[in-house]
Amino acid sequence: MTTEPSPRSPSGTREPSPPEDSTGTRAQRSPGDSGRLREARPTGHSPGPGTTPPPVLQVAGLRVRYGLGRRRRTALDGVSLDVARGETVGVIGETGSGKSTLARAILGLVRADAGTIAIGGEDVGGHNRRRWRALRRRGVVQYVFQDPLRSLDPDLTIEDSLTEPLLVQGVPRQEAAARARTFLDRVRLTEELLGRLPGELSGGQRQRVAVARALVTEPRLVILDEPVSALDSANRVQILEILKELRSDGVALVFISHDLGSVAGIADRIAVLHQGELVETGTARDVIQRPRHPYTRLLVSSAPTLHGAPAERAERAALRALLHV
Ligand SMILES: Nc1ncnc2c1ncn2[C@@H]1O[C@H](COP(=O)(O)OP(=O)(O)OP(=O)(O)O)[C@@H](O)[C@H]1O
Repeated sequence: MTTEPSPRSPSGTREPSPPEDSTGTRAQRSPGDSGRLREARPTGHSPGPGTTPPPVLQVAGLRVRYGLGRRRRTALDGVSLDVARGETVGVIGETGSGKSTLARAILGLVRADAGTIAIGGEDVGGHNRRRWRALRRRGVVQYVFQDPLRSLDPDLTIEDSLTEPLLVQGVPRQEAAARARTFLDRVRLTEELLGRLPGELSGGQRQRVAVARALVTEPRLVILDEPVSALDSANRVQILEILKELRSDGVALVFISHDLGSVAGIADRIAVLHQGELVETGTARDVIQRPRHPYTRLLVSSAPTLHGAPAERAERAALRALLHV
């Protein structure tokens, strides 16, 4: 995935870059330039009394293409996914399957060619940078990337990284500082780190701070793109445990990973991406115990920790042949 750093926002937190257009170059959209996404779905409906609230995240028929002419390639095609309040959905797939593109599209960092994305019932497909910032300020959606330095401003102390999103929301300084300490404790870090810069922490500590920063505003939705992939196994296990504890607060998580083993223990549902298409979605139990698509069967059979013994080499070879991989 692309790992370019993002410019610093006026609030001092890292601000994701503006969306890319279909050629892969950065594009600024005017407020009126909603493209095809806005046309496809009415926006901003609040549920009436007695009606079920909409899913926190609704992705429907999403298509993202990169490049132009002969270099044009489809990264996502017809992807539809709903995530309910408090639900954790794991999105798995091998390298190049489109996982990061999905994360970037949901966060408004890449422009969709077709389809709709709604967060908390609000169509965000046509949002420009300013409206995205407003959405984050309202504490609706947050993110954690594989490299915590993409989520944290290297020039801000840990305390400032944790308090800034709260101060921007108008939380009084003293309360913000108290909440920062609470979240630091919840990600199992000590207060002595508050005065340090991200560069003065270990990779595992940095990722915990990134998780705390994403959750400190108690958002409705957090997108986690390979949050544990760069960590050693001890840190990986601890961050997964922390996420499991924190999700009980009702936050919806989209947990993106190439590793079924990482996702299996935390996800309520699992969605499987293969060559830009969602080939299977189901409860974590069903996907792992009764995988239907050959690609899912290959993923499950290649993850020995899920079922005791690794599948026979011959079975995996047969599945690969079926998938032409
Ligand atoms: N900015 C870009 N310009 C052109 N093609 C891109 C761009 N970003 C991604 N792609 C292509 O889109 C496809 C999906 O990429 P994406 O990064 O979403 O995959 P991924 O599943 O996240 O892979 P990984 O696990 O390696 O990060 C790949 O074929 C990739 O080469």
